[in-house]
Formats: sequence, C-alpha cells, structure tokens
Amino acid sequence: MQTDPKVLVALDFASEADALAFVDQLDPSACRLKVGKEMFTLFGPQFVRQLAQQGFDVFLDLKFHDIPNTVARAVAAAAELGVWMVNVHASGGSKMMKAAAEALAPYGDKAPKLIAVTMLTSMGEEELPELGLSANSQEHVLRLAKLAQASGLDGVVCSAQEASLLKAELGKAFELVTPGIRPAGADLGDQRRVMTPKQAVEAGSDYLVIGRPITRSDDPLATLKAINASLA
Ligand SMILES: O=c1ccn([C@@H]2O[C@H](COP(=O)(O)O)[C@@H](O)[C@H]2O)c(=O)[nH]1
Repeated sequence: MQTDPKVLVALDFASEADALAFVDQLDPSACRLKVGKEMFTLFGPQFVRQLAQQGFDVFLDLKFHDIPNTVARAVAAAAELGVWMVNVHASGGSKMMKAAAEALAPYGDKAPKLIAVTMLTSMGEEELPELGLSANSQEHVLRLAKLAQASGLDGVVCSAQEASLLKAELGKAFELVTPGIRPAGADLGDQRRVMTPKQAVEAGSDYLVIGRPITRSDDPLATLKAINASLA
C-alpha cells in the first residue's frame, strides 16, 4: 500500500448512495477522492465531511473564480470542512489568488493545499483564439502557472502534456495536478489534452485526477489497482 497515493478518483455520481457504495470498496491508502461541482451541489458539505470521516483526503474541486473577498471566504470555508486540497481559477488574477492564499495562512499546517486551474484539459489549443488569446497552450499554461506561483499557491491544475515544461520552469516543489488521464485505449470523452497514467507521472505530474476510466469501468477496483501498479 502507498503512503502518498497519486490517484485522485473523481467522484462524479448523480446518486449519493451509488457514490458511497463505490467509496466503501476503496481504501484511503490506494487513492484520494475528488468532489466536484455536481456532487457538491447535490449533496453539499455533509457529503464531503463523511468522506473525510472515512479517512480519505478530499480534493474539493469547485474552481472558485470571483472577487478576492468572496474567494478568500470560500477557501476558508473549505479549510473549515477539513479538505486536503481546494482550487481557484488562475484567470481570476493575482489579487484573487493572493487573497485566497492569505485566507488560508491562519490554518498553518492544517491548511488545504491551494492550487489554481490553468487551462481546462477539455480544451484544445485551437480554442484559445476565441478567448482573445494568441499564445499556444504551453505558453498560456506557463504564464498562468507562473502567476499562481508568484501569488503564493502550492501548485496548479494543468494537463500532463505541460508537466515537463512546468517542472523545468517552476521547480520540483510546485505541485502539478493533472486531469485528462486516460489509460491506453480508454474512451477520451470530452477530454482533449490527455496522457496515460504512466506517461503523466514520467512527465512530472504529482497527482492524477481520474474519473470515468475508473468509476465507469466494469471492475473499478481492478482498474484502480492496475493503474496503481503501472505507476509503481
Ligand atoms: O482541467 C480540468 C479540471 C478539472 N477536471 C475535472 O477532473 C475530472 C476528470 O474526470 P474524467 O472522467 O477522468 O474525465 C472531472 O471531475 C473534471 O471536472 C478536468 O477534467 N479538467
């Protein structure tokens, strides 16, 4: 068993009972859990507390993006919930990210890791011009990641395709959380900038966010076990 599991299973279920039945089969030493917008909107903070009480590290993936005061209060509320990681959008800017980091300072070593979303892994480079951006995806992600680092954040959400560049430019300690992970041959769904679990870790990903390839697999436990084995 691992002491610092790299796989964060994305719990994107429409039913709380189905999610809890799935979680009951998991071991906190084999994976961490991610709760996103669907489950938090449906089942709220009590659902998150329950996962934490079952011994899981929880990444609360609500991608806060608002004025600095609102985001600061939201990340502090996440810290009160006892989550392990929380995130904001880097495109909210440095004032917003600094306010979030300052709001977590009083929690000391109990503070959740604070990370910033750079460019969604569902987006392809060809979508940047419609946002008024002339950079390619590596340049865009690097720019936002540098801003997040300068704002005092612990790391970023990016695609594993940008991981080696970010590690080289921003150093080993700046943590990279990478969704868009697909075992070889798996359905991509709406993900565009993808890599396999093994490639992602080799490229420098610290944590791999994996949802449907595990939760919708015929045998989710066997799939998780195979992914963990591929990383060993
Ligand atoms: O850039 C991002 C940011 C967040 N996500 C979230 O990760 C999971 C991925 O699920 P899969 O089923 O493995 O595609 C999902 O909860 C997203 O909201 C992301 O995919 N990309």
